[in-house]
Amino acid sequence: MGKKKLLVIEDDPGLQKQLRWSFDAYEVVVAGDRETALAQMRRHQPAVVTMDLGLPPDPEGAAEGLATLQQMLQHAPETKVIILSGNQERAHALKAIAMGAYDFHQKPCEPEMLALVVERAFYLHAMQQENRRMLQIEADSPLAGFITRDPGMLRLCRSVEKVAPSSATVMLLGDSGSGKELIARALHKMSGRQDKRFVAINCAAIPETLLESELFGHEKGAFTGAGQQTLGKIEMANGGTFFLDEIGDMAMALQAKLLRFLQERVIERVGGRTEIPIDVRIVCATHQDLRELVRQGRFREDLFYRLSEIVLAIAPLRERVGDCALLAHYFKNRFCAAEGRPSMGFNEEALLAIEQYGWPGNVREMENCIKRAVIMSDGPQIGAADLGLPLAQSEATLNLRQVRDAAEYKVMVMALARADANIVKAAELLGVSRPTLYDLMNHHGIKT
Ligand SMILES: Nc1ncnc2c1ncn2[C@@H]1O[C@H](COP(=O)(O)OP(=O)(O)OP(=O)(O)O)[C@@H](O)[C@H]1O
Repeated sequence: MGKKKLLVIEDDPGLQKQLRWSFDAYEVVVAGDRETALAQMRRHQPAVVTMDLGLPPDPEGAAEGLATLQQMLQHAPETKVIILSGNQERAHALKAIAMGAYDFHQKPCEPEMLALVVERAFYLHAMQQENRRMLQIEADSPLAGFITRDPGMLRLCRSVEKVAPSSATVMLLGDSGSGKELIARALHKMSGRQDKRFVAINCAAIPETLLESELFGHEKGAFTGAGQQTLGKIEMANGGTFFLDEIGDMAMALQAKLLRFLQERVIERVGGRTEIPIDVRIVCATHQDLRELVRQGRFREDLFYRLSEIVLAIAPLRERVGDCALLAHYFKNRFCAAEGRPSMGFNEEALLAIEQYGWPGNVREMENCIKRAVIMSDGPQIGAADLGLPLAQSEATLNLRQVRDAAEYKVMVMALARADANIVKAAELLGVSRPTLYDLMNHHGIKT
């Protein structure tokens, strides 16, 4: 990544040179008057500016400097402007602070002290940008808490919005950790049932012998150990949504009972005689190929059709364009905030590793991986080693020539995701100018 840009507004060529020299850690751009300063601001969009208020045609006063400051902050209010002022100009400096300048520093400058002030200004700016981006990602998320910019997943989110208010039974297909329960909860929240309960059960986690009474409940004395009447999960979800996870693991005998419930919408508690009417919306999920289980005689065909009125397939994380970097940023910000850590960043190597890793455990694996890295990493930068991921191959795997259009599209979406929709950054990553990136985005119909 290139050096951070620092704009130095100073009309004295000697001081310009001195400041340029003492800030060699940054890419220093200079301006000696208002017009140049505003042009440099537009062109380079520096996060931090140092500024002498005595600019021509008023080098002894502060009127021109203050007017420049006002225009700069109008154009880019988040810029951190540090006023460099002489001893006699304290009142002007205070006025500048009142107008929105970040800090002031007395001339003649003490290079070490000034370097610290500038460094802190960059840090604060980056933190504020990061916070803004996080809020933006959340605000942009198509379903509450479901972060994606992949075109296929965005289509899926629109389907969820359409299906949620209906009473249709929904089957969610997707690998472990890909977000099936999150989608099931979104279906519940966006239905007319959101005031009632969302109850989930994992058919693979409960022994076959206990699952029936977990689902339907039991009467006192129904079996040994049934000391009191207990409601089943389906009954608890009455009026709300019932989520059956890992439905492919349900035993055949129980499948028949579930089918009966779906047909008649009444339950009988184990050991009971009364039929209890239940109004519940069913959402089920599996990572297995249910058609194949039907072919093998391990899943009832009639139940399969009952459950799959609407089928929504959730893509594995590795197939979602740009989502790996997007989710990594999202989780990093969330865990930094939760752990009370100052904001952190990924270095280049870490981002490449995140993009190239296969994520067999999907979003859950990423969530855990980033959480661990945020806790374990020592500095503000997270590296590939902190993530415990294998080092990535070079980026040459994105072969532009062979599948030019498809690759262009994919790379652009990835860059936009990695840069968090910041066009300047994305253009930098792609090595094209901003107007070129806009043209390409237009061409491919990509919106930020
Ligand atoms: N797109 C997403 N944006 C933000 N968080 C997500 C997203 N997808 C999944 N998660 C988070 O990842 C974790 C795993 O998701 P979830 O439990 O919904 O997956 P699942 O497919 O139901 O997993 P399993 O099949 O193992 O039960 C959860 O903490 C969830 O909040």
